[in-house]
Amino acid sequence: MVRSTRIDPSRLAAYDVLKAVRLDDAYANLALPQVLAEHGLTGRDAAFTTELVSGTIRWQGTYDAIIDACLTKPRLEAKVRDALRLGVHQLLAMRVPDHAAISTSVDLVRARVGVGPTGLTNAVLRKVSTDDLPTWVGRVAPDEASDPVGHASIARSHPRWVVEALGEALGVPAELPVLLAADNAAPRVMLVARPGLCTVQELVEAGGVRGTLSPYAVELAGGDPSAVPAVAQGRAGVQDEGSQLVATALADADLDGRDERWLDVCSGPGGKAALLAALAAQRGATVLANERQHHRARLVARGVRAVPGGVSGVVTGDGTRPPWRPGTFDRVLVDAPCSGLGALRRRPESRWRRTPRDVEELVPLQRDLLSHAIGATRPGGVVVYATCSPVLAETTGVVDAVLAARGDATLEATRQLWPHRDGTDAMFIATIRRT
Ligand SMILES: C[S@@+](CC[C@H](N)C(=O)[O-])C[C@H]1O[C@@H](n2cnc3c(N)ncnc32)[C@H](O)[C@@H]1O
Repeated sequence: MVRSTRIDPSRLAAYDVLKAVRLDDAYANLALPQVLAEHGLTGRDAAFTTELVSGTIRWQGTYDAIIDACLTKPRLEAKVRDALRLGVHQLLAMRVPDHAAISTSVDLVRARVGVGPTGLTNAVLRKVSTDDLPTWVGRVAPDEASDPVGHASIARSHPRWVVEALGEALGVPAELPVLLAADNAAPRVMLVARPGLCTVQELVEAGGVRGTLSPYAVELAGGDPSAVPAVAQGRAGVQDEGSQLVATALADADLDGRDERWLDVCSGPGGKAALLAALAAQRGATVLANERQHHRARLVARGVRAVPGGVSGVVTGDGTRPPWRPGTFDRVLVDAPCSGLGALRRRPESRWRRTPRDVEELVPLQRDLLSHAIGATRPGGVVVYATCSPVLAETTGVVDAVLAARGDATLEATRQLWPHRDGTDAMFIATIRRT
């Protein structure tokens, strides 16, 4: 008799997202909504899949070490590993009964890979289910005293080089495990009330709680942000409080003389441009939003639609070959392309995708963009250089090198935000004055 098994669609969907991340370089947060729709998943089922995908990708490093410890042969097909990772997350981090986690994983492998590896899947997951996560970590992670980086890498699921780079930037070894743990937690949903268009009070009345760092921030306790009318109308948006502070650092910097022309050099997809435009409109200034990639410039144009009075234009251009004349602008933002290692909470796969080489390749571009931004600023004007990475080569390394090379600008302030201290992405913000 042939046994027909109905495969659980939530787990199939999670598997399909992992496959898209592995094979197509997809971003999990972008692939998820599409796959959920394809499988007709909503409500609790969609929430289950979302947690399964995000948690599995975040904890992949730890889970792989555990899976490897349970294998009798070292080689494992990537698609079987994906199914095992999903099974391990259910066993060690979700409240799924062992028998359900194991049997659904075996069904998944049978449906998506074939009968061959079902026995192995069953055996590995049974072994994993015999202990809890702390016990497994104690068994598979290097000794903390003799190899603290190696231990943190396995225990907190970050590549070794990322642990080293974050540790160097943080500079407080005792805090590093707390930072790495914060990277593994889902970020809070933070809204921005765009001044002049929406008040913080309106968002509080819609069920939010005032943020503590940005005067425009409101944390949404739950629910779909796009269901908040002000968000749907573009008067408010979803924006990390750290990103809001980047925009306010530029807008609030002291300035003598003219304050009319603002520039956002790297504006796509446009979250900071929209806040800057709202702030500019309140004082009769306008923002020129520039972005190298045309499709991202179109997103900026859509994002600033609600604040037409604060925008002088949205253009597609290369900030290192600027179409504007030197000394044109009063306030300039360079929100530079970066490794994104400060936003690991919201981009679970990026820690596994990024390499030290990416940082090496980004630094010359970051320097070039900052140097041209200083050139675009009038004497006495202000430049904010920001990254959603705390990696020193991308932050103070870039700023110090550019200021030393140019000799016509001074550093006024730097601020490094941290998820575990500030509840924000690890944004770096440098405020620079053109002399
Ligand atoms: C960190 S993102 C900016 C995020 C944006 N400020 C926001 O708040 O939505 C960096 C952007 O810089 C753009 N970029 C990369 N190289 C550039 C260049 N040479 N000139 C202008 N933009 C560039 C990327 O396409 C990317 O959209």
